[in-house]
Amino acid sequence: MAEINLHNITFGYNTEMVLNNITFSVAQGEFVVAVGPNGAGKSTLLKIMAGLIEPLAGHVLIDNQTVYTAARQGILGYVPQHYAQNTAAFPATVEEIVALGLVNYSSLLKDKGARHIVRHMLELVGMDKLKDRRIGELSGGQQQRVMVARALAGNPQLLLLDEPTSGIDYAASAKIYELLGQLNSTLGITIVMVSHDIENATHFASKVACINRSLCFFGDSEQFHSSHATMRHLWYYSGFTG
Ligand SMILES: Nc1ncnc2c1ncn2[C@@H]1O[C@H](COP(=O)(O)OP(=O)(O)OP(=O)(O)O)[C@@H](O)[C@H]1O
Repeated sequence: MAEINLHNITFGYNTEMVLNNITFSVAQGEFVVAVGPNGAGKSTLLKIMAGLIEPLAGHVLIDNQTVYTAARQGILGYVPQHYAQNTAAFPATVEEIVALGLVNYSSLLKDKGARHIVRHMLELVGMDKLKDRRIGELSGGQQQRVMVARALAGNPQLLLLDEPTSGIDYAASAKIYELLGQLNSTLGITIVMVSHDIENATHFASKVACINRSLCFFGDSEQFHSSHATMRHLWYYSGFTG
């Protein structure tokens, strides 16, 4: 389990300011969903949390260490947006893709211990029966499960997911949220997930962060859902900060 603290995160690409003074904390074992409109800066913020982009100002601490130290220690698991779809033609099997999550060498599958971890991760996400399939032969939902398994293979304490259900139908999305909910409750993995699925994903989360270039709302999921629908609409579509 890991906690993550964001302090006054500010970031821009060239002259465009994308994130302004974002501060919030995710406690150990929490499941946070970050929502907001297109171009709000959610993916950018997740990349900063994963240490892939450095903020212009502010900092991220994971268990009171810099994100870079935490990443080196393997505390972090990151599932990028559309990763699986981009690799649809990639000639690798499901099992090999998950092995990449170990240390980036699929040759590790020759190692019995590594193979056991990979199998276990595939079982956890319900993909063990399809382990020899080419990744491009799977459905979108199945590919996302494989990507979650790949991130889990590194034994992370904090899992960062960028729209893991994008392009996936309602039923398959619900299954992925259920899976993440189980990983969160049974393994205690702290989860931060970016999602457009404001109605469903937020029901699986303990907290909701609403981002539209700045932090518009951060609080309990129940509090978010009990807010008046119009207020939620305003938070989501116009970056209302009142
Ligand atoms: N590598 C980049 N270079 C320049 N601008 C970028 C880059 N990545 C993102 N942007 C811009 O930064 C802004 C925020 O993008 P970001 O992807 O973080 O938003 P988002 O909330 O995740 O959007 P979506 O929900 O559409 O995926 C957008 O205006 C986008 O065009």
